[in-house]
Amino acid sequence: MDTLRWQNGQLVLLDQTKLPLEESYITCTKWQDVYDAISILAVRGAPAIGVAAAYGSVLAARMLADTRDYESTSEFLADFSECCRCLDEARPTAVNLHWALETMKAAAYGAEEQPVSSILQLLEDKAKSMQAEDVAINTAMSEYGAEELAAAGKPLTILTHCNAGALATAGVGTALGVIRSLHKRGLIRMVYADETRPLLQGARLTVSELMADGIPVTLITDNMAAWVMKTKGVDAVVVGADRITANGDTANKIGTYGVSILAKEHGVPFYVAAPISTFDLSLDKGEQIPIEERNHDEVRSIQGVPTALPEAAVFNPAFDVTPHENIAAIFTEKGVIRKPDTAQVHAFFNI
Ligand SMILES: CSC[C@@H](O)[C@@H](O)C(=O)COP(=O)(O)O
Repeated sequence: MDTLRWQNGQLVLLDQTKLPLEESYITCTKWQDVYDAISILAVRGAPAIGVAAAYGSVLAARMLADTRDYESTSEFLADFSECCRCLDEARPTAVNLHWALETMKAAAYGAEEQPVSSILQLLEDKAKSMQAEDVAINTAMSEYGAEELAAAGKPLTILTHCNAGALATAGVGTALGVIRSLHKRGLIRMVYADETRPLLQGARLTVSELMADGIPVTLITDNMAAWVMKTKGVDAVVVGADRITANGDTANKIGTYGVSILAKEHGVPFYVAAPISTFDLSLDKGEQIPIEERNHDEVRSIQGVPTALPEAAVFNPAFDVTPHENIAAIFTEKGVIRKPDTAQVHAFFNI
Protein backbone atom coordinates (compact mmCIF):
# COMPACT_ATOMS: atom_id res chain seq x y z
CA MET A 1 0.00 0.00 0.00
CA ASP A 2 1.99 3.02 -1.23
CA THR A 3 0.89 6.37 0.17
CA LEU A 4 1.90 7.92 -3.14
CA ARG A 5 3.70 6.81 -6.27
CA TRP A 6 4.73 8.42 -9.53
CA GLN A 7 3.68 6.10 -12.30
CA ASN A 8 3.81 6.72 -16.06
CA GLY A 9 3.91 10.47 -15.55
CA GLN A 10 0.91 10.46 -13.21
CA LEU A 11 0.64 10.75 -9.44
CA VAL A 12 -1.20 7.83 -7.87
CA LEU A 13 -2.43 8.54 -4.34
CA LEU A 14 -3.85 6.11 -1.83
CA ASP A 15 -7.25 7.60 -0.95
CA GLN A 16 -6.89 7.92 2.83
CA THR A 17 -10.47 9.12 3.23
CA LYS A 18 -11.56 5.53 2.52
CA LEU A 19 -9.19 3.78 4.94
CA PRO A 20 -9.14 1.39 6.65
CA LEU A 21 -12.19 -0.26 5.11
CA GLU A 22 -11.35 0.26 1.46
CA GLU A 23 -8.05 0.41 -0.41
CA SER A 24 -8.58 2.63 -3.43
CA TYR A 25 -6.39 5.02 -5.36
CA ILE A 26 -6.79 8.42 -6.99
CA THR A 27 -4.87 9.06 -10.19
CA CYS A 28 -3.84 12.68 -10.61
CA THR A 29 -3.18 13.75 -14.19
CA LYS A 30 -3.24 17.51 -13.59
CA TRP A 31 -2.18 19.76 -10.74
CA GLN A 32 -5.79 20.58 -9.89
CA ASP A 33 -6.33 16.88 -9.06
CA VAL A 34 -3.47 17.11 -6.56
CA TYR A 35 -4.94 20.30 -5.10
CA ASP A 36 -8.29 18.53 -4.61
CA ALA A 37 -6.68 15.42 -3.10
CA ILE A 38 -4.77 17.55 -0.58
CA SER A 39 -7.88 19.60 0.26
CA ILE A 40 -10.09 16.60 0.99
CA LEU A 41 -7.27 14.83 2.89
CA ALA A 42 -7.03 11.94 0.43
CA VAL A 43 -3.33 12.59 0.93
CA ARG A 44 -2.50 14.18 4.27
CA GLY A 45 0.26 14.55 6.83
CA ALA A 46 2.81 17.34 6.44
CA PRO A 47 5.65 15.49 4.61
CA ALA A 48 3.26 13.55 2.35
CA ILE A 49 1.47 16.67 1.18
CA GLY A 50 4.86 18.26 0.50
CA VAL A 51 5.90 15.38 -1.77
CA ALA A 52 2.46 15.24 -3.41
CA ALA A 53 2.61 18.98 -4.12
CA ALA A 54 6.08 18.59 -5.64
CA TYR A 55 4.63 16.07 -8.11
CA GLY A 56 1.63 18.36 -8.54
CA SER A 57 4.00 21.08 -9.70
CA VAL A 58 5.49 18.63 -12.23
CA LEU A 59 1.99 18.04 -13.60
CA ALA A 60 1.46 21.82 -13.71
CA ALA A 61 4.69 22.38 -15.62
CA ARG A 62 3.82 19.70 -18.13
CA MET A 63 0.29 21.01 -18.59
CA LEU A 64 1.64 24.52 -19.25
CA ALA A 65 4.17 23.25 -21.77
CA ASP A 66 1.49 21.17 -23.51
CA THR A 67 -1.03 23.97 -23.79
CA ARG A 68 1.20 26.89 -24.80
CA ASP A 69 4.14 27.32 -27.09
CA TYR A 70 6.38 29.44 -24.86
CA GLU A 71 8.63 31.89 -26.63
CA SER A 72 10.74 32.41 -23.54
CA THR A 73 11.56 30.33 -20.50
CA SER A 74 10.83 33.30 -18.25
CA GLU A 75 7.19 33.43 -19.40
CA PHE A 76 6.91 29.73 -18.64
CA LEU A 77 8.46 30.26 -15.20
CA ALA A 78 6.00 33.03 -14.40
CA ASP A 79 3.05 30.75 -15.24
CA PHE A 80 4.66 27.88 -13.34
CA SER A 81 5.04 30.11 -10.25
CA GLU A 82 1.38 31.03 -10.46
CA CYS A 83 0.37 27.33 -10.51
CA CYS A 84 2.62 26.72 -7.48
CA ARG A 85 0.98 29.65 -5.69
CA CYS A 86 -2.45 28.11 -6.31
CA LEU A 87 -1.33 24.64 -5.16
CA ASP A 88 0.15 26.22 -2.03
CA GLU A 89 -3.34 27.35 -1.05
CA ALA A 90 -4.63 23.78 -0.72
CA ARG A 91 -3.89 23.76 3.02
CA PRO A 92 -2.41 26.60 5.09
CA THR A 93 -0.87 25.10 8.24
CA ALA A 94 1.64 22.41 7.22
CA VAL A 95 4.66 24.40 6.07
CA ASN A 96 6.05 21.38 4.19
CA LEU A 97 3.59 22.16 1.39
CA HIS A 98 5.01 25.66 0.98
CA TRP A 99 8.58 24.42 1.44
CA ALA A 100 8.19 21.75 -1.26
CA LEU A 101 6.75 24.22 -3.77
CA GLU A 102 9.43 26.81 -3.02
CA THR A 103 12.04 24.07 -3.54
CA MET A 104 10.50 23.17 -6.90
CA LYS A 105 10.35 26.82 -7.95
CA ALA A 106 13.98 27.34 -6.95
CA ALA A 107 14.97 24.31 -9.05
CA ALA A 108 13.07 25.68 -12.05
CA TYR A 109 14.47 29.21 -11.72
CA GLY A 110 17.95 27.75 -11.25
CA ALA A 111 17.62 26.39 -14.80
CA GLU A 112 16.28 29.66 -16.24
CA GLU A 113 18.84 29.56 -19.08
CA GLN A 114 17.64 26.15 -20.24
CA PRO A 115 14.76 25.32 -22.59
CA VAL A 116 11.35 24.46 -21.12
CA SER A 117 11.75 20.78 -22.08
CA SER A 118 14.87 20.48 -19.89
CA ILE A 119 13.10 22.17 -16.98
CA LEU A 120 10.26 19.61 -17.20
CA GLN A 121 12.74 16.76 -16.80
CA LEU A 122 14.60 18.56 -14.05
CA LEU A 123 11.37 19.11 -12.08
CA GLU A 124 10.38 15.47 -12.36
CA ASP A 125 13.83 14.41 -11.14
CA LYS A 126 13.61 16.91 -8.29
CA ALA A 127 10.23 15.59 -7.11
CA LYS A 128 11.53 12.02 -7.24
CA SER A 129 14.59 12.95 -5.21
CA MET A 130 12.39 14.78 -2.68
CA GLN A 131 10.39 11.57 -2.24
CA ALA A 132 13.56 9.48 -1.83
CA GLU A 133 15.01 12.00 0.63
CA ASP A 134 11.86 11.84 2.74
CA VAL A 135 12.37 8.09 3.11
CA ALA A 136 15.93 8.63 4.37
CA ILE A 137 14.88 11.54 6.60
CA ASN A 138 12.20 9.42 8.29
CA THR A 139 14.66 6.63 8.96
CA ALA A 140 17.33 8.91 10.44
CA MET A 141 14.81 10.77 12.61
CA SER A 142 13.32 7.50 13.85
CA GLU A 143 16.74 6.31 14.98
CA TYR A 144 17.47 9.55 16.84
CA GLY A 145 14.10 9.37 18.56
CA ALA A 146 14.38 5.68 19.42
CA GLU A 147 17.90 6.17 20.78
CA GLU A 148 16.66 8.93 23.07
CA LEU A 149 13.70 6.92 24.35
CA ALA A 150 15.65 3.65 24.60
CA ALA A 151 17.74 5.31 27.31
CA ALA A 152 14.90 4.40 29.71
CA GLY A 153 16.16 0.81 29.32
CA LYS A 154 12.73 -0.84 29.43
CA PRO A 155 9.77 -1.51 27.10
CA LEU A 156 7.68 1.63 26.85
CA THR A 157 4.03 2.59 26.79
CA ILE A 158 3.56 5.45 24.37
CA LEU A 159 0.59 7.64 23.56
CA THR A 160 0.27 9.24 20.13
CA HIS A 161 -2.24 11.57 18.50
CA CYS A 162 -3.39 11.72 14.88
CA ASN A 163 -1.33 9.83 12.28
CA ALA A 164 2.32 10.66 11.81
CA GLY A 165 3.15 7.39 10.12
CA ALA A 166 3.92 5.93 6.73
CA LEU A 167 0.58 7.27 5.53
CA ALA A 168 1.68 10.80 6.40
CA THR A 169 5.11 10.63 4.76
CA ALA A 170 6.97 8.86 1.96
CA GLY A 171 8.81 6.64 4.48
CA VAL A 172 8.23 4.94 7.84
CA GLY A 173 6.73 8.04 9.39
CA THR A 174 7.88 10.54 12.00
CA ALA A 175 6.24 9.72 15.37
CA LEU A 176 5.34 6.23 14.14
CA GLY A 177 8.83 5.90 12.68
CA VAL A 178 10.22 6.34 16.20
CA ILE A 179 7.70 3.78 17.47
CA ARG A 180 8.67 1.35 14.67
CA SER A 181 12.36 1.70 15.59
CA LEU A 182 11.60 1.09 19.25
CA HIS A 183 9.51 -1.94 18.34
CA LYS A 184 12.43 -3.38 16.33
CA ARG A 185 14.52 -3.07 19.49
CA GLY A 186 11.83 -4.90 21.50
CA LEU A 187 11.05 -1.71 23.41
CA ILE A 188 7.33 -1.18 22.80
CA ARG A 189 4.97 -2.46 25.46
CA MET A 190 1.88 -0.68 24.18
CA VAL A 191 0.92 2.26 21.98
CA TYR A 192 -2.27 4.13 22.89
CA ALA A 193 -3.69 5.85 19.81
CA ASP A 194 -6.13 8.73 20.27
CA GLU A 195 -8.96 8.37 17.77
CA THR A 196 -8.45 12.04 16.75
CA ARG A 197 -11.83 13.61 16.15
CA PRO A 198 -13.20 14.96 13.89
CA LEU A 199 -11.63 12.99 11.03
CA LEU A 200 -10.39 9.99 13.00
CA GLN A 201 -6.85 9.77 11.64
CA GLY A 202 -5.86 7.90 14.82
CA ALA A 203 -8.66 5.35 14.68
CA ARG A 204 -8.66 4.85 10.93
CA LEU A 205 -4.96 5.22 10.06
CA THR A 206 -2.62 4.88 13.05
CA VAL A 207 -4.30 1.82 14.49
CA SER A 208 -4.40 -0.01 11.14
CA GLU A 209 -0.79 1.00 10.34
CA LEU A 210 0.54 -0.32 13.65
CA MET A 211 -1.60 -3.46 13.56
CA ALA A 212 -0.28 -4.25 10.07
CA ASP A 213 3.27 -4.18 11.51
CA GLY A 214 2.33 -6.30 14.54
CA ILE A 215 2.98 -3.43 16.97
CA PRO A 216 0.75 -3.60 20.07
CA VAL A 217 -1.77 -0.77 19.84
CA THR A 218 -4.90 0.15 21.76
CA LEU A 219 -7.44 2.61 20.39
CA ILE A 220 -8.87 5.19 22.80
CA THR A 221 -11.22 8.10 22.25
CA ASP A 222 -9.62 11.51 22.69
CA ASN A 223 -11.32 12.15 26.03
CA MET A 224 -9.69 9.03 27.54
CA ALA A 225 -6.10 10.27 27.29
CA ALA A 226 -5.99 11.76 30.82
CA TRP A 227 -7.28 8.56 32.40
CA VAL A 228 -4.92 6.43 30.35
CA MET A 229 -1.98 8.54 31.53
CA LYS A 230 -3.18 8.20 35.12
CA THR A 231 -3.82 4.47 35.07
CA LYS A 232 -1.81 2.81 32.30
CA GLY A 233 1.72 3.94 33.01
CA VAL A 234 2.27 6.01 29.89
CA ASP A 235 6.03 6.63 29.61
CA ALA A 236 6.01 9.17 26.78
CA VAL A 237 3.85 11.00 24.27
CA VAL A 238 5.24 11.12 20.72
CA VAL A 239 3.51 13.16 18.01
CA GLY A 240 4.30 14.66 14.61
CA ALA A 241 4.19 18.30 13.57
CA ASP A 242 2.87 20.53 10.81
CA ARG A 243 4.90 23.64 11.56
CA ILE A 244 7.48 24.50 14.20
CA THR A 245 8.41 28.12 14.82
CA ALA A 246 11.81 29.51 15.79
CA ASN A 247 11.04 29.19 19.52
CA GLY A 248 9.98 25.53 19.24
CA ASP A 249 6.22 26.12 19.41
CA THR A 250 4.64 23.31 17.41
CA ALA A 251 1.43 23.16 15.38
CA ASN A 252 -0.02 19.68 15.04
CA LYS A 253 -3.44 18.07 14.73
CA ILE A 254 -6.17 19.63 16.89
CA GLY A 255 -6.06 18.02 20.32
CA THR A 256 -2.27 17.83 20.51
CA TYR A 257 -2.09 20.92 22.75
CA GLY A 258 -4.55 19.31 25.16
CA VAL A 259 -2.50 16.11 25.21
CA SER A 260 0.61 18.18 26.05
CA ILE A 261 -1.18 19.73 29.04
CA LEU A 262 -2.28 16.30 30.25
CA ALA A 263 1.26 15.01 29.84
CA LYS A 264 2.63 17.90 31.90
CA GLU A 265 0.07 17.26 34.66
CA HIS A 266 1.04 13.58 34.79
CA GLY A 267 4.81 14.12 34.50
CA VAL A 268 4.92 12.33 31.14
CA PRO A 269 7.57 13.64 28.70
CA PHE A 270 6.08 14.96 25.46
CA TYR A 271 8.13 14.54 22.26
CA VAL A 272 7.72 15.85 18.72
CA ALA A 273 9.20 14.07 15.69
CA ALA A 274 9.51 16.24 12.58
CA PRO A 275 11.83 16.81 9.63
CA ILE A 276 13.74 20.05 9.27
CA SER A 277 11.37 21.02 6.45
CA THR A 278 8.65 21.39 9.11
CA PHE A 279 10.53 24.27 10.81
CA ASP A 280 9.41 27.73 9.80
CA LEU A 281 12.18 29.95 11.09
CA SER A 282 10.54 33.01 9.52
CA LEU A 283 8.04 32.88 12.40
CA ASP A 284 9.15 33.67 15.95
CA LYS A 285 6.32 32.01 17.83
CA GLY A 286 3.29 29.79 17.54
CA GLU A 287 0.72 32.59 17.59
CA GLN A 288 1.90 33.51 14.07
CA ILE A 289 1.05 30.10 12.58
CA PRO A 290 -2.01 30.17 10.30
CA ILE A 291 -4.53 27.63 11.56
CA GLU A 292 -6.74 25.96 9.00
CA GLU A 293 -10.44 25.95 9.79
CA ARG A 294 -12.29 23.20 7.97
CA ASN A 295 -15.85 22.53 6.91
CA HIS A 296 -18.24 22.60 9.86
CA ASP A 297 -20.01 19.45 8.72
CA GLU A 298 -16.88 17.52 9.78
CA VAL A 299 -17.93 18.26 13.38
CA ARG A 300 -21.68 17.89 12.86
CA SER A 301 -21.17 14.35 11.59
CA ILE A 302 -18.91 11.33 11.86
CA GLN A 303 -17.94 9.71 8.58
CA GLY A 304 -20.92 11.34 6.89
CA VAL A 305 -23.43 10.23 9.55
CA PRO A 306 -25.06 13.29 11.16
CA THR A 307 -24.52 13.61 14.93
CA ALA A 308 -25.80 17.15 15.48
CA LEU A 309 -28.46 19.45 14.12
CA PRO A 310 -27.46 20.73 10.66
CA GLU A 311 -27.81 24.32 11.88
CA ALA A 312 -25.64 23.80 15.01
CA ALA A 313 -22.91 26.45 15.29
CA VAL A 314 -19.47 24.88 15.01
CA PHE A 315 -15.80 25.76 15.44
CA ASN A 316 -13.50 23.42 13.53
CA PRO A 317 -9.80 24.33 13.73
CA ALA A 318 -7.79 21.49 12.16
CA PHE A 319 -4.67 22.23 14.23
CA ASP A 320 -3.56 23.73 17.51
CA VAL A 321 -0.23 24.92 18.84
CA THR A 322 1.69 23.26 21.65
CA PRO A 323 3.89 25.78 23.46
CA HIS A 324 7.57 24.85 23.51
CA GLU A 325 7.53 24.78 27.32
CA ASN A 326 5.44 21.59 27.11
CA ILE A 327 7.90 19.82 24.78
CA ALA A 328 10.73 17.71 26.21
CA ALA A 329 12.53 17.34 22.87
CA ILE A 330 12.11 17.51 19.10
CA PHE A 331 13.53 14.62 17.06
CA THR A 332 14.78 15.55 13.59
CA GLU A 333 16.84 13.78 10.93
CA LYS A 334 19.87 15.82 12.03
CA GLY A 335 19.61 15.20 15.75
CA VAL A 336 17.61 16.05 18.85
CA ILE A 337 16.66 19.49 20.15
CA ARG A 338 16.17 19.10 23.89
CA LYS A 339 14.06 21.57 25.87
CA PRO A 340 13.39 23.57 22.68
CA ASP A 341 13.29 27.35 22.92
CA THR A 342 14.61 30.14 20.69
CA ALA A 343 18.19 29.69 21.93
CA GLN A 344 18.16 25.91 21.44
CA VAL A 345 16.52 26.09 18.00
CA HIS A 346 18.94 28.83 16.88
CA ALA A 347 21.90 26.83 18.15
CA PHE A 348 20.65 23.73 16.32
CA PHE A 349 20.38 25.64 13.05
CA ASN A 350 23.61 27.58 13.67
CA ILE A 351 21.81 30.91 13.50
C1 LIG B 1 4.24 13.17 9.85
S1 LIG B 1 2.72 13.89 9.82
C2 LIG B 1 2.70 15.19 10.99
C3 LIG B 1 1.41 15.92 10.99
O1 LIG B 1 1.12 16.34 9.69
C4 LIG B 1 0.26 15.07 11.55
O2 LIG B 1 0.51 14.81 12.90
C5 LIG B 1 -1.02 15.82 11.39
O3 LIG B 1 -1.38 16.65 12.18
C6 LIG B 1 -1.77 15.55 10.15
O4 LIG B 1 -2.95 16.28 10.04
P1 LIG B 1 -3.86 16.01 8.76
O5 LIG B 1 -4.98 17.00 8.90
O6 LIG B 1 -4.30 14.59 8.81
O7 LIG B 1 -3.00 16.31 7.55
